[in-house]
Amino acid sequence: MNATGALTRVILALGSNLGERRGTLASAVGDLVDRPEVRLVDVSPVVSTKPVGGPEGQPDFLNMVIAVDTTLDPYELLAHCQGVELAHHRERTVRWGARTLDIDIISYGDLHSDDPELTLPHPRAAGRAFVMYPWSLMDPGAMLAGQPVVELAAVAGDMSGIGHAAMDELDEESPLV
Ligand SMILES: Nc1ncnc2c1ncn2[C@@H]1O[C@H](COP(=O)(O)OP(=O)(O)OP(=O)(O)O)[C@@H](O)[C@H]1O
Ligand SMILES: Nc1nc2c(c(=O)[nH]1)N=C(CO)CN2
Repeated sequence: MNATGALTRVILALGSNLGERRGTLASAVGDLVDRPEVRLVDVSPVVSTKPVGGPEGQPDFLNMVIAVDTTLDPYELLAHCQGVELAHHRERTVRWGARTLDIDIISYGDLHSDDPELTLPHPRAAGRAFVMYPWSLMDPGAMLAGQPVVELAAVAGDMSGIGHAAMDELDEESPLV
């Protein structure tokens, strides 16, 4: 538990580009909040995105973000996220390679940390349309390190080719629109 036992608002980004991607994301959200110290606050639409970085020829990703309130301290939360990744057969082989599930901690309240094991806010998030865009859809008023997420999303990339749909509307056949 964190020092005060207080609830801290956290933004988590999820991505999947291997296997049954929609089912993996839905199940991962369930697993993340399946403990009393983590409470689900909000869920973004699921967006379909082209892989950024990493090996050529990877499948497209499904990405989403969620907001949770937690009493876990940042490292407990990181361990919890990594446990959920492992439960979904995440393997760490190639940097930015294809993965069944990736969970990044984008922000933990207003905490700043330069620890490579847990850097906060996530050092690459602000430049990633696959994080900023779903976050801006979930919460158009959101701010990251003093900057509007809507503006960061616009700077991060062209969203015209990014399809999206609400999680509960999705099955593997339904297109993202
Ligand atoms: N904010 C953060 N959220 C999640 N992991 C982090 C964070 N800051 C540092 N890390 C560290 O990064 C390590 C590598 O994480 P991971 O394998 O998920 O990277 P990646 O998803 O391939 O790349 P990227 O970090 O660019 O999203 C983790 O073991 C973790 O200790
Ligand atoms: N579209 C997309 N590209 C990525 C993603 C991701 O989740 N979506 N994750 C990465 C490393 O975390 C690297 N590249």
